[in-house]
Amino acid sequence: MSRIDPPAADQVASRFVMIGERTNVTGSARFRKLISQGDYDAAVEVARTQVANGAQIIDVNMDEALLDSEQAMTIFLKRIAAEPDIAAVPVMIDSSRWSVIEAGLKVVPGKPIVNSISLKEGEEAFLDLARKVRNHGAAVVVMAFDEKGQADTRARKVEICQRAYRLLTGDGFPAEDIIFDPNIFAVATGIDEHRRYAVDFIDACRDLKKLCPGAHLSGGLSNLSFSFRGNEVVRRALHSVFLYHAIPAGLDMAIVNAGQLDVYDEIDPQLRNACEAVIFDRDSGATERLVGLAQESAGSGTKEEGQDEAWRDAPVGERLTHALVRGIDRHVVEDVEEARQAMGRAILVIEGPLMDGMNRVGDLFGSGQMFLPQVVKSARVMKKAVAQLLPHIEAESDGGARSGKGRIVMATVKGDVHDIGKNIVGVVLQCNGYEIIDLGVMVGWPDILAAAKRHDADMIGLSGLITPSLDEMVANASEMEREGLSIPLLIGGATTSRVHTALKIAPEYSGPVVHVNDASRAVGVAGKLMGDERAPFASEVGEEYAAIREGRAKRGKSPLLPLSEARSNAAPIDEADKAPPPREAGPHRFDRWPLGDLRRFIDWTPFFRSWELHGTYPAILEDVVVGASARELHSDAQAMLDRLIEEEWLTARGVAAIWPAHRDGDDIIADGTRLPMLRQQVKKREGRSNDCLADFIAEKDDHLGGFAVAIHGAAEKARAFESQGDDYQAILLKALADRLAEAFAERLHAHVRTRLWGYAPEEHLTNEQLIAEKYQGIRPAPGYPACPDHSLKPLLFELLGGDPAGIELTETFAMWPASAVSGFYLAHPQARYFGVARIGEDQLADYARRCGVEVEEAREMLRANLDDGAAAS
Ligand SMILES: C[S@@+](CC[C@H](N)C(=O)[O-])C[C@H]1O[C@@H](n2cnc3c(N)ncnc32)[C@H](O)[C@@H]1O
Repeated sequence: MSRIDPPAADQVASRFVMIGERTNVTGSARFRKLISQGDYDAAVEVARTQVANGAQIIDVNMDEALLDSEQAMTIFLKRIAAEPDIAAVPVMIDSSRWSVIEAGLKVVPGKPIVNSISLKEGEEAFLDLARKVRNHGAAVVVMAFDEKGQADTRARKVEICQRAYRLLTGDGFPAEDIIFDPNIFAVATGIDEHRRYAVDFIDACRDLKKLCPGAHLSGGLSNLSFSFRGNEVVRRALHSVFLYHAIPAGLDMAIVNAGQLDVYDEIDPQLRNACEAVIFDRDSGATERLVGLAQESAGSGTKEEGQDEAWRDAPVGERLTHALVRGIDRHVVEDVEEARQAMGRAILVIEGPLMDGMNRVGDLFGSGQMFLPQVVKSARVMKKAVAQLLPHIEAESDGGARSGKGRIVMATVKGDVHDIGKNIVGVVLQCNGYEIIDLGVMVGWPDILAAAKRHDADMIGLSGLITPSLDEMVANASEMEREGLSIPLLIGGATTSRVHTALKIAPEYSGPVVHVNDASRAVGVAGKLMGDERAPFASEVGEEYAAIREGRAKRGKSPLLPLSEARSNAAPIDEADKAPPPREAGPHRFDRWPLGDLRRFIDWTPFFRSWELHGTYPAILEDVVVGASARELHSDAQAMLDRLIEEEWLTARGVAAIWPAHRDGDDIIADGTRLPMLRQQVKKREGRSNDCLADFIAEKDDHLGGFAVAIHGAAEKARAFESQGDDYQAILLKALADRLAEAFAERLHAHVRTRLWGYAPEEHLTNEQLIAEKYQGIRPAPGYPACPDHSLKPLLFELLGGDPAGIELTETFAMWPASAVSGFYLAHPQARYFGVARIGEDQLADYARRCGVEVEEAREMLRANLDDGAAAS
C-alpha cells in the first residue's frame, strides 16, 4: 500500500494536513543535539511525539555542516520505518542537497515527499531533479524561487509556481504529486516591505488553487512569527489565526509544531483581532498593537459561551438558516410552520429558506469550516423540517414532478454488512439536495440493478468494507454493462481504492466509474456527474484511471522467491521462549460483559477518523482546525455512552479459548484442526525474514488461542433513530458499537494474557500502552494482512464451539452483527504482525492443497494477494 496517496484536487477542501517540524536539525536545537550525539532512540521519540500530537506527515532534515547528513538521514529513516505508529505517517525528506535526499529515498518505504526543488538554477536543472524524484515515485515540494530569487509578492509567487506547474505537468509529472510552497515570511518585523507578506501568501494560495488544478499548497509556519521569538502566546495565536484564514484560501498543509496551536475561537479576542490586523495589514499601527499586547496576553483565558437565544429574534428565514448551520432542532417545527403560513406553499419553504440554509452548510463544509458531524446534525434538522412539510406538499402536489438534484441508489454489496461510511455519504448527499434510495446492506447486484431501473436512478453508489466486496463490485460493474446501463457508478468504502477502481472496476463498465472515498468529496463528484460537466469530468477521471493502469503495467514488480526458498528464510524463533500452558484453557463464554468496563478501553482515534476528523486522540480535541468539532462530537458520544450503559441498549458477548497446538510446515494444528497460513514470498533485503504466522508456534507442545467478540443490538436501536429521522444518533450509535467491539477485543486479550492463559500475570498497562500494543503476543484477525484469507473464520468459529458470541458469517465471511472482532492469539514474545503481500502461483497451489479446495476457489479468496490483485505490491 502506498504511504501517501495525495488526495485528488476536489478532495482536499476540508482536509488540512499538519507536517511535524521537530525532526529537523536546523529548526530544533534538541533534535540536532540528539542526532550529533548519535542518540537515535531519543530522536525516534521526537518523531513519535509529533505523530501523537497529530502530525500526518513528518519533515526530516539533517542539513548540519558538522554532520554526515547522508548517513544520519539513512539511519534515522530506517529507524522510524521500524516503528509501526510512526511508519504509518509519510516522510518529507527535507534537504538542500540532492545527495541527502537520494540517501533518504533509497531507504524510505512507501511514497515519500521530497522537500524541495526550485527554479533557482533554471529550467533544465529543475526538470532534471523533478524526473529523478518521479523515478522514485515520490511527491515533490516546489519552492517559489527562481533565477531572480525568492518570491515575496503575490504576483511573483503566482508567476513562479504557475511556471513550475506548466513545466512539470508538461513533462508528465502528476499534478496531485506537486506541492507548492509559496514562502511564508515573517510579519510584524517593523520593516514596511514586510507588511504584506502574510496577506500576499493567502491571496496567492487562492490564485494558485484556481490556476494549478490538482496541485497542493504548503508552507513553513514558524517563519511567520519569527519576530516574536520567545513569546509563545503571541506565536501560537498568530499561527492559528493565519491558518484559520489560509486554509479556506487553499492551504492544504503546513510544517508546524503539531502540539502548539490554539483553537481560533478560544484565542483572547483582543489578541486575535491584533493578529488579524497584522496578517491582513489593516493599518500602519497593527504591528505596534500586537507588540504591545504581547506582554499582556500571556495567560489569557478561554471563552465559554452559554446558551445564546438571541437568534430567536431574527426573521424566520434567518432563524431556519441558523438552526440548520448550528444543527439546532429545538424550534424547527414551529419555525417551519410559521414560514409555511407566511409563504403560502410548503414547497416554497423547502426551495427557499431551507435550501438556502443547506447551501450555506454545503459552502462551510466545502471550505473546511464545518465538519461531518455538524453536517449530519444539520441533516437531522432538515429532515425534521421536511417531515413537518411533507403532508402539506403532498396535499398541494400537482403530481409526479421530479425534484432535487438527482436520484442515487446506494447499497453495501452482497456479503458485506458495514454501512457507517455509506450512511454518512448518503446523509451528506441528501443535505445537498439529492434523493437517496438506500437499499441497506448485503444487497446483490440483481436487486441493485432492479432498484436503479425501477427508480430511474441517475447514479449508483456501492460501498463495502471487506476484501471480498471488491469482487462483488466488479461483478456489479460488469452486470451494469451487460444490461446496457450508462449511469455513473460511484465506489466507496474502506477496502476500496482509486487503484483498485482503476484496475478492476472501471474496465468492466463503459459508463463513468469514480472512486469516492469520503463524504467531503462525494458532493463535488455527484454535482459534476449531474451537470454539464459530466462528459469532461468523466473523461478526465477515465484518463486518470487509464494512466494508473498504464503505470501499473509498466511498473516492475518486486521479485518473488520460490516457496521453498521463502520457507528456508523463515525468522529464527527461539522455541524455548514459548508461552507456558494455559491456566484455564476454556472455552470461556461471556454473555454480558459490562459495557461500563469496556468504556475505558475505547481507542478514540478511529472514532474521529470515521467522521473524517483526522488527528490523534486526545490531541485532536485541541486541534486548531477540527478541535471544536471534535470536542462537540466527543461530548455527544460521552452522553450517548452514559445512556446506552445505563439503559442497556447493547449487549457485549464474547468467547475465548486456548488450545494445544503445534506447527506442521506452514500450517498450525490447533486441537486437531488444520489452520493453513500464508508466507511472505517477496524477496527480502539481507537480514529480513519471510514471515508466516505458523513460524511463531513450536513444532510440538505449544498453544494457540482464539476469540470472537460482538456488540449486539446496535442495528435495531439505530433503526429506531433512523425512523425518527435522526441519522446523527443512528450513525453515532453504530460508530460507538464498533468502538466497544474493539475495546472488548482489547479487554478480553488482556484478561487472557493476565488470567486465563496467564503468561503475563504481572502485566499492568495503561489504555495508551494497550493501544500501542506494548504487551507480549498478538491477535491476528482473518482478513487482515498476516492472514488475509477470510475463509479461516469458519475454522476459527468451529474451534470456538460454533456460533461464537452469537456471531453469524455471511457468504463472503463478513461477521454479523457488524460490530464484531475475531482472531487468533499467538503468545510467543517474537510474534509480530506483518503483511503477506504478493504470493506466487506455487504457493497458491500449495495453499489450495492444504485447505483441501480447488486452486480456483483459493484464487477467489486470495485475489488481492495474487499478481493481478490491485492490493498486492
Ligand atoms: C484494526 S486495529 C484495532 C485496534 C484499534 N486500537 C481500534 O480500536 O480500532 C488492530 C487489530 O487489527 C488486527 N491486525 C492489525 N494488523 C494485522 C496484521 N498485519 N495481520 C493480522 N491482523 C492484524 C489485529 O487483530 C489487531 O489487534
